[in-house]
Amino acid sequence: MTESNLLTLDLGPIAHGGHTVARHDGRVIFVRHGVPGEVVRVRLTENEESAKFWRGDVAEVLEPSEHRVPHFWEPADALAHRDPVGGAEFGHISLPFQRELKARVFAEQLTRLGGLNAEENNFPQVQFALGREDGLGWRTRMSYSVDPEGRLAMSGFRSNKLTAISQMPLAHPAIEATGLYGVDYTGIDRVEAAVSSKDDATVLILLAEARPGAAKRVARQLPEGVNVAAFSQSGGSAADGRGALQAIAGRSWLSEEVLGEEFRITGEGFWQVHRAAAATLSERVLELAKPQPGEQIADLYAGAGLFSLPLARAVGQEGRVFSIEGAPGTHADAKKNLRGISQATVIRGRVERVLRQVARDAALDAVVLDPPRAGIDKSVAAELASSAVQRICYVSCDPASFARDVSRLTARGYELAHVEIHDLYPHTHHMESVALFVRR
Ligand SMILES: C[S@@+](CC[C@H](N)C(=O)[O-])C[C@H]1O[C@@H](n2cnc3c(N)ncnc32)[C@H](O)[C@@H]1O
Repeated sequence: MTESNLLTLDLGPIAHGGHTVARHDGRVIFVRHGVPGEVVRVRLTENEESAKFWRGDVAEVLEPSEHRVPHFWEPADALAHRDPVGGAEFGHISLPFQRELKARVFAEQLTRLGGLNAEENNFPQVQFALGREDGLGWRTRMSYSVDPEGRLAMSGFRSNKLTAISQMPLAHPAIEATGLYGVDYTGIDRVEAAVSSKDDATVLILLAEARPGAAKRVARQLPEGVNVAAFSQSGGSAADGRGALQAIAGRSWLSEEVLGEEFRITGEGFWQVHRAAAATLSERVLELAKPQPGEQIADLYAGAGLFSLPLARAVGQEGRVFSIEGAPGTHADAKKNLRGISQATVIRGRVERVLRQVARDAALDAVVLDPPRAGIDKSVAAELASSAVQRICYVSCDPASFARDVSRLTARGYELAHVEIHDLYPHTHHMESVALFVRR
């Protein structure tokens, strides 16, 4: 890369997505790996002359922020690498200031996209999630690429370039202890690793086979006691029902325990990533949704039934909980997890299609929803508004789509009564919020 790709810039405010905003000759440049207020040399990574804005990475820090710390992991450190891998893009910022930045992004999104007034609303701070004080070792789920030499690898933001890795400090220590980085993954496309937070020890490694037989060869290299499963990729994955999951060593599922309830999670089936997330979110959902005996509640985007099960216990046999999940593999887990709970109806299907019928057949008192990053479809907001639902508890992993949905729901008769943010993704720009909307 030539010198012309390097610019000296003053870094402005933090923006959604983990960038700071800088300006050069009237053009906005989104800069990663910086801290607001710093003066830095930026290596441009996208700088088409015709583009409205450019992108870049910090290559050198001329005037550091007081909140800058040495990055804990070299492959993700932009000062050490031209193509830093993703997954730890806030690792150069002190943990308290990471949380401050997340709170600023959240408030900015709620003001700009959510239509809320910063002076009338007390936007929340970000709460520390139970875990290590250094914010490491929290990921109970990991996903890796495989490079052409058969090594575990990760790529950077908007980049296809793979970097082989030999550790990942955010991964749970039990995953790291399997020695999975020393294995030859030739013939495998993608590797997922998960550990049960029930015992902090049982590990399942999932191998997406590009070549038949490759998974068996990999399994032989892993220590005894590590569960290994393969899914053949006939154009899909085990979770979306198009791939076939096969146990190679031990089991193809993990057992989890949350607030005294048992859950079974198959291979790729959805489960919260932070070790403390399942319990934290369950507790907060129950506290905010306040399910009462005899009530009818829909749990939308329900996953394996994490919230459906305690909700069903709370409404009791006189009540009803509708657990709605779209991915066939995850829905199958929910069916197993809610088996024998007569007040739970487990439905497989897209919320956009299923909710209308459920809302017609039942008099829903409350709805819990925990959509993917894209948030809810506008048809779902409209359906909620036309039903008599009094309380909506909304769990979100994306402040931008959440803010958009705040504006949709507040325009349709709901009031945002409470919102809180949890730092369930330390050292990344991500955050998780839990909100309560009530009918005005
Ligand atoms: C963020 S996860 C939440 C799962 C669950 N609440 C939990 O905490 O374990 C979102 C879930 O929504 C499912 N999903 C995504 N889009 C969907 C849709 N349009 N309709 C139904 N389910 C969907 C995904 O498969 C995933 O299991």
